[in-house]
Amino acid sequence: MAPGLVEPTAQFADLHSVDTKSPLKLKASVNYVPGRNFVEKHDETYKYEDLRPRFPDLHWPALEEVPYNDKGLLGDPEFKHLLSSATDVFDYNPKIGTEVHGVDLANLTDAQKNDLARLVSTRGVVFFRNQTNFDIDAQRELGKYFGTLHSHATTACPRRPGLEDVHVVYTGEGSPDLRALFTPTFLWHSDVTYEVQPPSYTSLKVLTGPPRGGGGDTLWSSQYAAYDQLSAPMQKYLEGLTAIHSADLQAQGSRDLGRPVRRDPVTTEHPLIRTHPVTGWKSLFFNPGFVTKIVGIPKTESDHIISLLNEIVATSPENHARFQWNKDDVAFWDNRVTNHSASYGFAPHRRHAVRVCCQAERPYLDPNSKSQEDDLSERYGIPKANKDGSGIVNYND
Ligand SMILES: O=C(O)CCC(=O)C(=O)O
Ligand SMILES: [Fe+2]
Repeated sequence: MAPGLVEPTAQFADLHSVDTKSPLKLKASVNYVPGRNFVEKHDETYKYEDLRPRFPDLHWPALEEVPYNDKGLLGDPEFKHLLSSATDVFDYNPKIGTEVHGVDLANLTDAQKNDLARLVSTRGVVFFRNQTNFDIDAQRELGKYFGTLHSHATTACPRRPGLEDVHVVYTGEGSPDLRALFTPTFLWHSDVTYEVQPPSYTSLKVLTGPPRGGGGDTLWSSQYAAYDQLSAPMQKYLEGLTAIHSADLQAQGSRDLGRPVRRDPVTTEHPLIRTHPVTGWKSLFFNPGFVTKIVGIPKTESDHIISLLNEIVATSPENHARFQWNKDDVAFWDNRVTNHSASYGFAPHRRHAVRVCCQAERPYLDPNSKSQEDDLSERYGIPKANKDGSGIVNYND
């Protein structure tokens, strides 16, 4: 037991269960202390020693533009190949997040992979539980089916050589609590959007994590929904704007920690509203982590737009999906149309995850594309949100 942690006591647990033989006498049957979980003993021989983080002192040339053909375009509109073997499928809410049971990500046909891409494009993030066959080699193979894998310039890669295109998330013994470094709003981000071809399909597998209820959930925020949340004049205004995404802060953060920067940091201008090539939907393309400036407008206005978009991304629960991990669970997200945020406060548990993603198309805006709400309302008659408040007749506190 780590110093400072309280072992759940029978005395405390007594309060929570009743002896059926003598109903008035309380008896311990569970060890429960609210908010306190046993700390697992760290084995000397950790199962994923080869996937622990390292920061190799390498230097790579600038990324070159690569061809990208979105496999989601080949997917079935009803995902019938992928879902043919599913035992359960359910959405987290209307805007984002779907959980699929009964599918083994390590054994998909090409038709199922295409459907997976289409489902992830449509739902923003899709969760698969207990993917024990889906090891790091299978994870990379599936990633490569979707496109050229992206290698991160600063974050950790696994100790095992040859996996430099895998990003390692690791919090363990002696790790600082990242709340000391990041504000909760800044924790929201999409990955490496400063690249000319920011990633699309991204998988994250948790290898080791806190026990159930021990924290370390991840949240995703839909940028399709963020776009739909804006008023029509604001949508029009933002459609004419571009934003600067910069890797400078991330690179400086690594240098400050004495870590290598493996590729020179880049700064790229991207449209603030983009069109998704598979769904054809417009989405916000904003990143609280890397957007430094909106181009061509006064600084005060740029700062306020950034602040408004930060608020929309981070504080609109109806646009969020929150995932409580068990080990071997996998989240697949479309990094083009979602932001995500880790959550902290799970110390002193070890949490270890590996991420693989591929480079996608250069972001573009097709002014004739539709929003998610417009398209779903036209196709299925799903009512659109009333954004001006005129429909409010009553609300409860
Ligand atoms: O650790 C998490 O929950 C998310 C980490 C993350 O942002 C990433 O791997 O891209
Ligand atoms: Fe991330």
